[in-house]
Amino acid sequence: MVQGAINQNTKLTKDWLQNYVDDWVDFYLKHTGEGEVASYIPLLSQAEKSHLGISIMGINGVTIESGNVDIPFTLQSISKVFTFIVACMERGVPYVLDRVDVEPTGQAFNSIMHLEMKQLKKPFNPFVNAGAITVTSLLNGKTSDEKLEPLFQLLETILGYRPSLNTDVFESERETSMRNRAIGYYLVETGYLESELELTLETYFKQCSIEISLQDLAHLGTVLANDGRDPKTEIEIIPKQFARLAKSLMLTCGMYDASGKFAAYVGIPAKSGVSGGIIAVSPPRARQEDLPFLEGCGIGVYGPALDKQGNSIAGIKLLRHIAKQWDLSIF
Ligand SMILES: NC(=O)CC[C@H](N)C(=O)O
Repeated sequence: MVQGAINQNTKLTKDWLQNYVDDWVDFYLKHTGEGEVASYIPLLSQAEKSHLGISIMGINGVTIESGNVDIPFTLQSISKVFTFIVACMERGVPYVLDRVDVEPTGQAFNSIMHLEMKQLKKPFNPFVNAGAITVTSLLNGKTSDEKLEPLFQLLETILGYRPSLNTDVFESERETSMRNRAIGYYLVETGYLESELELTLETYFKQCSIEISLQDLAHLGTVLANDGRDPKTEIEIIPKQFARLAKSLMLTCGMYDASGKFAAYVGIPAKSGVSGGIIAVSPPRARQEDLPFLEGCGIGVYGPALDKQGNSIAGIKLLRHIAKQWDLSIF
């Protein structure tokens, strides 16, 4: 029997939350069969399609985990949130937003068509590939490692360890990513790339290949939920203005051409990656009733079977269910 809705008799103990999440991970597991793992980056196709896991970390430190929680995976597009933040920290918001807009595209994450059809030089937003590659070109440094050092430092400050690069995934993408090369050449023509194309693409493929865990995603989410401050120490790690900007872009553009549906049905900022990860952020919310994680939380989901938009198919359903039952929506 799976746990039902919360009512006034529900005691929101850690055990109750754990049982609740366990039940619904089990329930949504079957939906992994409806998706496909990404194969355009050959190494990602080795992921196990039936995996599904979730980690929820409260700003108060309570953590609930369930399902396949021990499988490392690469950040892929989730990295775009953090390179955007680093670029804002290095260059300032006006400089970055002069080169990349903040509008949703309604197109696939790797679309080239919309750039040309709209006759726009400036990419739509930092979370589609064209915008993310532009942002990566803005990072300071003469080599890809130099460019990514501040990103690694930011991740290390939050996570307490330095994540490593999955070099096999990096090489697999570098050898096959013709579409990103095409986007890159287009951006060279429009004059929006600030570093040389090969260097920019190498940096972009590396940032996508940073390997993390589900717990790491939830942990990163707590800092965004807490407006950039470490929930334990309250020390500012990301300036509030940048954390807020990143969250607004996650809400409007984070799930690609499914962002509207995600905002309508789940209602919290989130960002997905083609490895099957999703980072979601539930900011502190004011409600009369006793509800789980009212003080805010970060959520990591992993489920490599993807839907047509490239988002974890079972992961979205699980998030949608939990967000509805726990009233996480920010609206
Ligand atoms: N949606 C994604 O996660 C895409 C990231 C991937 N590295 C790419 O550029 O195609």
